[in-house]
Amino acid sequence: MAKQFHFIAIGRAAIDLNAVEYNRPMEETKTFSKYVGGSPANIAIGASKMGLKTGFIGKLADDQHGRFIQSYLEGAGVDTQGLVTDTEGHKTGLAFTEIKSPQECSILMYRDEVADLYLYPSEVSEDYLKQADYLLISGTGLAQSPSREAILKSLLLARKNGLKIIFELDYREYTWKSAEETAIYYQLVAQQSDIIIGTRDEFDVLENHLGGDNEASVKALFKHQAELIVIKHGVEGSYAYEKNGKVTRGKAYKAKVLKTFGAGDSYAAAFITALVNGESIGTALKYGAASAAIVVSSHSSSEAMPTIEKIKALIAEQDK
Ligand SMILES: Nc1ncnc2c1ncn2[C@@H]1O[C@H](COP(=O)(O)OP(=O)(O)O)[C@@H](O)[C@H]1O
Ligand SMILES: O=C(O)C[C@@H](O)[C@H](O)C(=O)COP(=O)(O)O
Repeated sequence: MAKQFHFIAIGRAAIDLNAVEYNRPMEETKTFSKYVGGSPANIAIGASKMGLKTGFIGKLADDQHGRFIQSYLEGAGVDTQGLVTDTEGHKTGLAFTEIKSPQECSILMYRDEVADLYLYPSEVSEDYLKQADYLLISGTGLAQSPSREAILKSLLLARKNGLKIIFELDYREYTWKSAEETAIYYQLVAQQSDIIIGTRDEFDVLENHLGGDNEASVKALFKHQAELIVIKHGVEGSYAYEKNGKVTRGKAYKAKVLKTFGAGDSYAAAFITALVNGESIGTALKYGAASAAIVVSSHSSSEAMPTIEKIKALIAEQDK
């Protein structure tokens, strides 16, 4: 029998405040636009817009931002039964984005004592997880307890109930205390995951070793659970490695770049949507790259997520 959700994402749902006056340092920006943010929330919103049935497990602050996030997710078609409201006074994470130029973007994070990292294992429901084909784990939620244990619990329950696990490495340096600690938790989860998606730099974090090589990375991970590993190289494109030895290269599409953030989340949303829809790996790489090209040309990461029709139109236009 078909499950209710294609995937359930676990991790942070937060707020992005993107500079309205851009192409300048943030010191000179007075106005910011508010969007829902947080990598796993962005991916769930994107995939939902692309036609998948998605759900979310996470913790929101009991404040105006938390309520904004909840209603935005609901409006975007993401199921929110797995969301819990914080009762201990923790706050919503804020990400101020600086757009100095299309190439020079940075994020100023306000993430001390944020509600999303206070998700307790007892707040992860097995009955909810059972309703999905895939669990999407984002790496940042592993940075601190109790969110770390909540995510590890979801991983164990997912494995027990036959869900496949997608691990989006989503490494954010400021949430972690040490490179060694990060690598330990990244390895633990990667070894239990069926699909792993990350940038080359993020795989270096996982290996706690700079300048790693794709072939060596995938060889090590294919000794475990993984069937498919995607390694992204920014505008240079990305590679999908399959356990059977097949390697497929995906190119980036041309874009009128406004800012670089949002690329990874929009890529993941479209790549996963294509896989769930039974498309080939080559097509999934195209969907990911086209979706990212659209989002880097737009102001937000979540609101700008494209529909499948827009993705297909960009591919048709640029592949001709
Ligand atoms: N400047 C760009 N122009 C067009 N596509 C881009 C650009 N930057 C990234 N992309 C696309 O987004 C994908 C993911 O970007 P990447 O920078 O590797 O991930 P992340 O945002 O997670 O760091 C790339 O494989 C590429 O297809
Ligand atoms: O993930 C966050 O907390 C911030 C995001 O919402 C922000 O939009 C962003 O950085 C997305 O970047 P990406 O990982 O390149 O998609």
